[in-house]
Formats: sequence, structure tokens, C-alpha cells
Amino acid sequence: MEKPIINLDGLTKYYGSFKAVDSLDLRIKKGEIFGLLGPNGAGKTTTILMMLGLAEPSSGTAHVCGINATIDPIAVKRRVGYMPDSIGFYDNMTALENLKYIGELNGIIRSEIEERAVSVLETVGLSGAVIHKKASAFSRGMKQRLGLAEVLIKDPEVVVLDEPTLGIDPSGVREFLALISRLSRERGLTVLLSSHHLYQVQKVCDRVGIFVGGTLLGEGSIDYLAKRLFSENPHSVKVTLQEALPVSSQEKEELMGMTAVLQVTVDGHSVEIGSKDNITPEIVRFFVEKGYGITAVQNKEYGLEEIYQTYFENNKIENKIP
Ligand SMILES: Nc1ncnc2c1ncn2[C@@H]1O[C@H](COP(=O)(O)OP(=O)(O)OP(=O)(O)O)[C@@H](O)[C@H]1O
Repeated sequence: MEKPIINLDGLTKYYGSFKAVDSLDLRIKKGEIFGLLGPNGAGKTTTILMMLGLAEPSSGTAHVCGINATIDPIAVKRRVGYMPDSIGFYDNMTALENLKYIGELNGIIRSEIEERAVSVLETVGLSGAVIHKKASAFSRGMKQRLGLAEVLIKDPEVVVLDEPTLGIDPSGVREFLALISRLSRERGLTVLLSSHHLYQVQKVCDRVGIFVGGTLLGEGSIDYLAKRLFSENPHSVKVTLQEALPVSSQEKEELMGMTAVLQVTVDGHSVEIGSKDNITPEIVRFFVEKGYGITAVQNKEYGLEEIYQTYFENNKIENKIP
């Protein structure tokens, strides 16, 4: 099996007696987009800082591109692009000047810098007159793009983005994440994304990790997490009828008698049926044969929000003083 490009093993961080990250094990494959999700103070930034060698783990290891980040942070820095949640630019320089300066700091040959900077700016959607505007005149969304350009100019293998969509309007968020997704597919770039934006993350990430109180509570694709969490009631279909049904009806009893059915909830015109398998056609036939008019049939999909909520509801983790 291919070696993971990010490999965290028992990674733990104490600030004094406070455990901010607790025995974190995580492997991310090359080319993956991984979403690190969690509420404020979950330990996302601390984990990122340890991966970059900017904070020292209390125990455990963080390997990125096969390099131990604590032992050789400079080698990690060369191969990883990091965009922190608040990015600073030289406000009196233009976007192009800012990027050329970062390029120089990253050792790009002077004769190549201009061409490379213009090309990277174009990749992130900044071109024409705008690149000669002062960074201080940039909107939050444009600043995020310039920040991404600063990350990309050194041609990294891994990109770590801490809350990259904070403060951007919804269409800006969509565009930014589409850009990340495209870059990952086209260049095989591995992306670690920390965010609070559930819906957008759900769209672009191959896998997500749910992080609460310094602990990774679950990790996998949205489908996988949903299956694990909702295994008692994996399929759910809601049928809306023209006529209302009484809560304890004959129909409810008969539905409960079907082999795959686990749960039936009647609420006026709507009947929600939880089952082991997807038996939507049988359920529709059942109502049609009984002479009911059906106005809607809706299969419930479990999304990231349900997963996130369920983890929070079921896991109230307190950090314990050791
Ligand atoms: N330098 C520090 N000294 C002491 N405690 C810290 C330090 N840095 C972070 N913490 C604490 O560690 C915990 C995790 O913080 P961290 O910034 O990693 O969380 P986060 O998930 O990134 O949160 P947010 O989404 O708000 O950025 C928090 O309780 C925070 O107060």
C-alpha cells in the first residue's frame, strides 16, 4: 500500500496541564482532500502547527512527506504550503509585488519570478489590472486568493489551509473551494482543510475528520460516517399522503410487519419508515394498493450536518487534568 503523505501517530499536545490534542492517529493519502472539522477550541490549529513543526508535540509524531516535522521543520516547510486563518500581506505593495517577494524568500531564481508569479496569480483567478492593486485595497475573498497564490508559488506537495473560507460570502466560498478541488485533481495536490463550513466541506472533501475536545471522534467519507452512525436505521423514506392517517393505524401495523422495516412514524399526512434495506418501491406499492393518493416520496440522505450533530450530542468530551 502507498505510504500516507501525512501520518500522525499518537500525536498529543499539552499546554500546561491542559490537553489540547489527545493521541491523534491520522493518515492522509497523496492527492486526498481531507476536511478537519470541529468547533472552536477543538485543537485543529494546534494539530496543524505540530504537523508543520511550529509547535512541539508532548508525545507522538507527525510525519509529512515522510519527514518528521519536529526533527526537520525546515524540510517540511519546503514541501508544505500553509495558509493560516489570518493572512498578512505587505499592504503598501501590490499583489504582484507581494507574491514576487514571497517567491524570492522561497528561493525562486530572480529571472523566473515575474513570469511564475503572474502565472500563479492567474491560476487563483487574479489577472489583469487587479494584480497591480495594493493588497490593502483587496476584499477578503481576493486576499484569500492572494494567500493561496503565496502558498502555491513554491509548488508544494501538501497544502494546509486553516479556515480558508472565514469571512467570505457564500459565492466566494463556493468559488474558492472549487479552485482548491480543481488544483488537487489536476496537480495531485494533497489538501488539509480546517473549517466550520459544513456544507461546503461536504462538497469538496474526500474524507473528513470530526474533532472535538482534542479527540478525533470519527473519520472517513461522509457515506462511511453516516453508515456507522445510523446503522440502526440506515434507510429512511418519507411518504406524504393525500389523506391523513391516525397515529396508530392498521397500515402502521402492517408496515411494521414487513421484514426489512425497523420503525414507522406517522404524523398526519406523512409516514416515515426506517428500514434495513432500501425498500422504497415496496412501500410505494403498499400505499397504492391500499388506494392512497401519494403526493411525495422522499428518501432521506444523511449528510455532514446530521453526522456532526450526532457526534456532538453523543460525545460530550471534557478535557481531564492528568
Ligand atoms: N499557546 C497556547 N497556550 C495555551 N492554550 C492554548 C494555546 N493555543 C491553544 N490553546 C488552547 O488549546 C485548545 C485548542 O486550540 P486550537 O487553537 O488548536 O483550536 P481550534 O480547533 O483551532 O479552534 P478555532 O476553530 O477556534 O481556531 C483551546 O482550548 C485553546 O484555548
